[in-house]
Amino acid sequence: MERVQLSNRFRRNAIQPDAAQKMIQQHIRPGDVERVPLEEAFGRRLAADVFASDPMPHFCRSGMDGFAVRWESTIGASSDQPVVLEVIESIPCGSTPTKAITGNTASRIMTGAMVPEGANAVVMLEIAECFEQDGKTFVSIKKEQKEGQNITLPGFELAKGELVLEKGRNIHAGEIALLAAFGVGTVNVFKRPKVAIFATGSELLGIHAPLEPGKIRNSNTHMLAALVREAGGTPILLETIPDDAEQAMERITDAFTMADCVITTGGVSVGDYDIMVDIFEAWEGTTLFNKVMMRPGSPTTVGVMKDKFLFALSGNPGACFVGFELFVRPVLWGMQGKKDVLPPEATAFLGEDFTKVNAYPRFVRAKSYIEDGKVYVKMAGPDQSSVMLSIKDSDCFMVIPPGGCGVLAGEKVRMIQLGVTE
Ligand SMILES: Nc1nc2c(c(=O)[nH]1)N[C@H]1C(S)=C(S)[C@@H](COP(=O)(O)OP(=O)(O)OC[C@H]3O[C@@H](n4cnc5c(N)ncnc54)[C@H](O)[C@@H]3O)O[C@H]1N2
Ligand code: MOO
Ligand SMILES: [Mg+2]
Repeated sequence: MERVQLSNRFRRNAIQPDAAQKMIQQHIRPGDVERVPLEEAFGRRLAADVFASDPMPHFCRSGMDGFAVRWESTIGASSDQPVVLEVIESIPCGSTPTKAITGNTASRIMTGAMVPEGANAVVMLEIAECFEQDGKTFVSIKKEQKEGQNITLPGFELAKGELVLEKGRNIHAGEIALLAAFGVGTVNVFKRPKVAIFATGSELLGIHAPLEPGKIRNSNTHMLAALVREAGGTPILLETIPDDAEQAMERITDAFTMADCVITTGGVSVGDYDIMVDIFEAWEGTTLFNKVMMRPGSPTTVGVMKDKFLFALSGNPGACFVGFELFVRPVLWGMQGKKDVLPPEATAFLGEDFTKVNAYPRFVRAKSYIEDGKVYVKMAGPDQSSVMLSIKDSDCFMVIPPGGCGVLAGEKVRMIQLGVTE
């Protein structure tokens, strides 16, 4: 395979990060669908809207243990002048009442049980007193009740036919509760995108290998695998590719046959051994961009081949992480039907000066915190793209605009949230 002339490696057309994200979004296709039992649906994304098959609740329900009454019959009730009603039935949870309530009757009822016809309030046990007289049971009520007190009307939460959960929604505990309540025992979800991950670089050792001078262990593959999982995908960890363009081409082509997208890390800049540059020159896919106006990760390169993405992320761990969050995660989310594929953004106050001058916008690994009701962000550690430690301590990127002399403490900055699972 012919290698790209070293002088040509610099000829790249840098685009803005949001333009790069838009280009990517145009190629996202929702993935295939599968059916899984509810017990396995946690962390998957719904492949279809779910509508209420019944009103929720589907019957008039007592919210307390007490007595079902007509509220009108308690008008004027007080400790001095309690209202006395005859108890005509006892209604446990799960049973159907058989007797309607009238102006001078009540039914004993338990929390969650069906309210009998005619009743429009439930008096709590604590403010009612029962007694027997002439073989009959009576209840004495010492307080006036309000209409509808301690009663949940049918459809209070959802009317029949109403949208319960929308397509693309991540299934967590709350969603599982609703699916179970509506009897959805098998759920249509998007298949997890299969993501092949390669590291490139002859300096990389396996994680079990002892360190050698000039060599480091391959950490990016494992970090990317975790990020893929977090974004709902299934990582396929492949063996590291040495700095050999021929071999890389073969291995990447092969990976496309087993995966829905491919991520590589390293070898994407202008160096002599940066073989990914050669791959994008020679491959049959379309290269969307090969330089982004951002730090870290400016040499990030992304292309598509037959609707499958090839993400060539930087080798520097910090840049690799940023590249995943800005460009890979949206694709994995989109393939699983998520509506808003870009990570959510907000503005926050800068907690300390950031005075490094930037030619490009800088996506700084940062930690957010709240002080006096305001959201602040601070660097999570040194911001060189080779620094790994700050990745674990960041919950957002603070975006420092280019130019000027940085941003001062107290000024507002864009903040991109990480670790979002909605
Ligand atoms: N003359 C220039 N040099 C560099 C430029 C430039 O514009 N002109 N860009 C810099 C920028 S910005 C970045 S980012 C890096 C990108 O480097 P590559 O993507 O080509 O990555 P490598 O050269 O393969 O490695 C860089 C660095 O990262 C370490 N690395 C690589 N893979 C892994 C891995 N799997 N796990 C952990 N660490 C990894 C590697 O050992 C290097 O230290 O280029 C700058 N240079
Ligand atoms: O684009 Mo790089 O990640 O700043 O060193
Ligand atoms: Mg390099």
